[in-house]
Amino acid sequence: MIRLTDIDKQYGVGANSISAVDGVTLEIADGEIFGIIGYSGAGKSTLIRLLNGLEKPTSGRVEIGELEISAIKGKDLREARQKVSMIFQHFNLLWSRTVKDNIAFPLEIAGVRKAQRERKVAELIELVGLSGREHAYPSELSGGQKQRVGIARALANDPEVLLCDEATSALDPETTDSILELLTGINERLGLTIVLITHEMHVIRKICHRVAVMEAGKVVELGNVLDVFQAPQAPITKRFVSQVTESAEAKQAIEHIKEELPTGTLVKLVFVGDRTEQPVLASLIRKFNVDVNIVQGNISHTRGGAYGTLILQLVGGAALIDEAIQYLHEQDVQTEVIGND
Ligand SMILES: Nc1ncnc2c1ncn2[C@@H]1O[C@H](COP(=O)(O)OP(=O)(O)OP(=O)(O)O)[C@@H](O)[C@H]1O
Repeated sequence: MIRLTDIDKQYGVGANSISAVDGVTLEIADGEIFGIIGYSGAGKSTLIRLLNGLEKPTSGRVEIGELEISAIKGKDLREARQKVSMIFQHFNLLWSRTVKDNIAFPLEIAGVRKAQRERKVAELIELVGLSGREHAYPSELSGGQKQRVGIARALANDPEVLLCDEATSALDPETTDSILELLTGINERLGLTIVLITHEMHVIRKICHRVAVMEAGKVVELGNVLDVFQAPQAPITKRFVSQVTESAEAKQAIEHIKEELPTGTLVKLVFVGDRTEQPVLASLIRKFNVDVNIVQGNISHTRGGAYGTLILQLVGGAALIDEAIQYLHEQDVQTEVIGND
């Protein structure tokens, strides 16, 4: 269990001081993949650096299991850091060392003997899917392969917690997905706790169990990923969720239908879990004498279940449309009118 209690982190003093983390209390369970999302300057990096003792809180407590990370230093902190390792946006590899020797590096520092080191490195190379590339130098690898080396190196000392600092932000979407799949597999196979920071909701959707949304040093929303997608509360969370659910394509489709068919009511339906599999739309059409145009739809899969949005244009008498919307509510489908004629 990771526990942050009443954390404040200020940089500078007096009038020029900045509150990078402001009153944060949260717990992260063992084996969980926990995401922290926020825009630049929200305090994410500071928060994650507090977890491995690279920063000390101005006040408050950081605990990982039995260890109070915020209270230890020197040799004790160095030892604790073997249990809390980290991967980075720009990989931070040693350019003069091969893949194999990069991965062996933390084992050398920990004083692991050569034969054991080689066994462990071979195991890790296999785990991250880099077999055949052991003798390559970082400059000969793609971004995704470099991050695989970063992950293998971070796992060398069998950590309990892996911190990921914007680990996929420098990668293209396909490579991002392959690295996220690798992290999910490692979480499942090794039971490792993963804490990641990102500004991309796609990353949260794809692999996290829970998410904390940060703004101006504070956690403004915290919850299971599916719940946050279904009913985001804070305005900033709504903006992040719309990154995934309201693509530029969806916005274009809405504008297009408004021009083509200026009458009717535009409604956005949100389906969660089992509801994504029910024939709600078919029964709506059977029951009510309204025309239904499908404007746009998509289903996103989170680790907690599926989440779907569907934008419809309903054309017909106002009273009938009201009844149709009421019917959707009764079917447990979240319904929001987003445009009227
Ligand atoms: N070492 C430092 N000295 C002074 N101010 C700092 C320091 N590190 C961070 N800050 C300030 O603290 C605030 C939070 O920064 P932080 O880097 O934690 O945010 P972030 O959400 O990770 O953003 P980014 O993704 O841009 O790094 C910012 O206002 C930043 O300028």
